[in-house]
Amino acid sequence: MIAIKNISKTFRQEKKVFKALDDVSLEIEQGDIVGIIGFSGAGKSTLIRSVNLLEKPDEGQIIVNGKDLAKLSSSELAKERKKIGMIFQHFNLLSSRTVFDNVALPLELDNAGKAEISKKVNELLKVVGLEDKANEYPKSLSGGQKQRVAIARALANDPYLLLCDEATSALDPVTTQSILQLLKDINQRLGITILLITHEMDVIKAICNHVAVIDKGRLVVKGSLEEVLSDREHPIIKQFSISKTVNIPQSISSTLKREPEAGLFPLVEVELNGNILFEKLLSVIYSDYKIPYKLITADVEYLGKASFGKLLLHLQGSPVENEKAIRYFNKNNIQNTIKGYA
Ligand SMILES: Nc1ncnc2c1ncn2[C@@H]1O[C@H](COP(=O)(O)OP(=O)(O)OP(=O)(O)O)[C@@H](O)[C@H]1O
Repeated sequence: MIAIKNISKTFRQEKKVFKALDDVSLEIEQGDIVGIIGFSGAGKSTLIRSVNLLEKPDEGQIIVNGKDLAKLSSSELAKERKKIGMIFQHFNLLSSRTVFDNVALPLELDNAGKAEISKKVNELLKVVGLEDKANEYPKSLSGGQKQRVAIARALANDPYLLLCDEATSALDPVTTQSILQLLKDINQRLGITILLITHEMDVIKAICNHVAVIDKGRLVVKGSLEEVLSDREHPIIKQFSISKTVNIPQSISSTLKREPEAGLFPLVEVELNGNILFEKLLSVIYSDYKIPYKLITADVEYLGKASFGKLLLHLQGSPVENEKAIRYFNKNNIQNTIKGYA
């Protein structure tokens, strides 16, 4: 149904040249839920954005239902894209529109009539379990509810494929499970094929039947979930198997706030994927940047000279200092997620 054939993509910025995708091929059958897992900077977003040509590969082809997307005229491509829904880590809702109006947007752009829009939007809100939130604005919704709105919006044009770009990365573990169940339900009830990217093996295990592992722009392993998980000796699978979800202690989770507030500090989940040693990371924060922090939990293992695993850091510097630490993580491709403020 979808064939990604030998695609490559190189980014050029000033004098720097970076090959983000290197000869990637993958086939996705109708009805599959395919997960692509990789560490930060591996090329996941570039790959998923290539599928609907939001990112144009330099080489290779994207064949969808027998059509080579790069060969379509812009109007044919726009038509094809309507049938490929997409959801994102940060939901991308319009804050000035109600839940109903956010979901209605693709239908309005398609010049659908008022009655048709109303019928469709109400059906979709039912699918995602938000019938009672139609007139609310995004700011009054939880993260999980916002993602449900985004899913309803992505389904408005009856897509055959749903692309999920780290759709649960900004959500707590319980909400993550409920969103993953919703995606599975959509796959089974509506027959929509799903391609998702994630850096968490738990997400893959929860819903995918096929997996590909991307590392430095190359697909290094691919196969059914069982095949890939049983390849335990493969170094990269080993690394993912030990990066489990870290639990937020009850004493913190009970008072955790979603938005920043004066007097509260960010609780950050940091993932070590071999590109920095645990001790080095802590020393950068405390000794180099002089940012006070509390290490809440750490589940870290050493493989050779590298550290893998996850830690929960409660950064306790000023907002500017804490921001510096986050910038350092991002600059060094160290996956990090703000879980809330405490
Ligand atoms: N527009 C761009 N210009 C220059 N470099 C880019 C661009 N987009 C991505 N890159 C680089 O390509 C590499 C792969 O990026 P990509 O966002 O696809 O990785 P990822 O696996 O999705 O990472 P993350 O999980 O951190 O989002 C990174 O090193 C990134 O810096």
